[in-house]
Amino acid sequence: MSGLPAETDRFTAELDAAVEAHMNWTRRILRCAVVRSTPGDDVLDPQAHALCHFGNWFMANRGQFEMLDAAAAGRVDAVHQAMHDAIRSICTRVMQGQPGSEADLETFEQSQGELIGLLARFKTLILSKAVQLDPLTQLPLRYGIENDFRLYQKEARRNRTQLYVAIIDVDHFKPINDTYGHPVGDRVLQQLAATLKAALRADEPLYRYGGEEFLWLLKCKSGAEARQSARRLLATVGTTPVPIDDEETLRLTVTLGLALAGEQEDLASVIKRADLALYEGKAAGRNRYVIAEG
Ligand SMILES: Nc1nc2c(ncn2[C@@H]2O[C@H](COP(=O)(O)OP(=O)(O)OP(=O)(O)O)[C@@H](O)[C@H]2O)c(=O)[nH]1
Repeated sequence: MSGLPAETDRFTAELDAAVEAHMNWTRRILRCAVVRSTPGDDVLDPQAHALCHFGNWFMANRGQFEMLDAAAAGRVDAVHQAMHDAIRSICTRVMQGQPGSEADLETFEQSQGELIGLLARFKTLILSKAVQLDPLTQLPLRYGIENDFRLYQKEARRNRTQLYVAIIDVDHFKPINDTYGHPVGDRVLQQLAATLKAALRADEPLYRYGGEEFLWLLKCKSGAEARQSARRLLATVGTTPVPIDDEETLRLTVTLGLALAGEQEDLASVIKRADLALYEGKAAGRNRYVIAEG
């Protein structure tokens, strides 16, 4: 174990394995070209880039790559396909008894070099992002919000869906610290983070935004769906007891301030509106959600 979250360990191990599989594939093709044996359907298929082990794995995880760097993820796709196209052309010619073209060989070598470089950069990004996780709750800290928000905003524009920014603030948290002590307060925050994370969909990121504040990017189709999600979250928090020790449990409530992100609005402006809605919810008695006026 690296000490990093298990999810990061799994992802980087899979990334290494996928790169290794591609290198083995390259060796196999080289061998076929030298001894002029048939490289197999998986190489000659025009969709080979989507059928190989790496291509399959990349497509299944493309969302994660895009979250890290959308432009570089698109480039991985393009150079990987260029690599496969070049090798298919080389193999086809060799099997017809002709020498492969130098231009194809150059494309293949350049694409492979760029692909390996891109993947190494992604690995660095994944590891540095893991270091940006809050050690208490294991939730991402605020560094990545800007990038994720822009991606989701673009996706909402493309799909004609909606993106809400929600700030979730624990109600009356100070008395918990004052009554039970800071370490218990820490454990309560930890448990709450796990409850919130479990209640949200996997593609709705949740960040530890501040001390006892969380930020949630909520993707939905309508205002009605956003209200339903907010109500569900309040109900989950309200009905999940938080153990303090062997005998005592607490019931927590949270208040949510939500704002619908405008198509071109920047994150700071949406957060400001969500924050105002949150204060409104606190003033109105807490344990509720308020959606900012458009
Ligand atoms: N244990 C613990 N406490 C924290 C942490 N971060 C912030 N806090 C505490 O969270 C409390 C926030 O208090 P307030 O802002 O007054 O809010 P509140 O008591 O939750 O009241 P309302 O938000 O108005 O409902 C403060 O006592 C902070 O010390 C943390 O990481 N661990």
